[in-house]
Amino acid sequence: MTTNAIPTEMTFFARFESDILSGKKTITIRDESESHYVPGTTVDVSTYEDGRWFCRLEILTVEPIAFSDLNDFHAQQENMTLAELKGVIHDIYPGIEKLYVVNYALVN
Ligand SMILES: CC(=O)Nc1ccn([C@H]2C[C@H](O)[C@@H](CO)O2)c(=O)n1
Repeated sequence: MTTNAIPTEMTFFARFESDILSGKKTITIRDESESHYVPGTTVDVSTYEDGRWFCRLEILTVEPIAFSDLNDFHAQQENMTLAELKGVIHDIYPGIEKLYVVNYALVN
């Protein structure tokens, strides 16, 4: 039997922590396996490397995006250039075209 539990946790690479906490990074782009976040819910956020909790985020929207449709606005919301963003995503999700933009807000 499969379960469809709403995700309550999210991880980020530690190098993105300061941008998230300062509000410079307001989206993350994930593959299908991490696309099941639900708008209106909150998630506990920790570092991918060592599981250290560092904030809570409210999920605002989850929208599909093709890798080839990523643009400068996505990069701006990631606090990167578009070339940097495409490089990061290519490293994390090599060859994956179908992605999801998760827009979030810091919960105080
Ligand atoms: C396990 C895993 O995939 N963790 C991820 C995935 C993505 N990010 C960041 C990197 C970029 O800023 C965006 C776009 O993918 O999200 C991450 O920190 N951790």
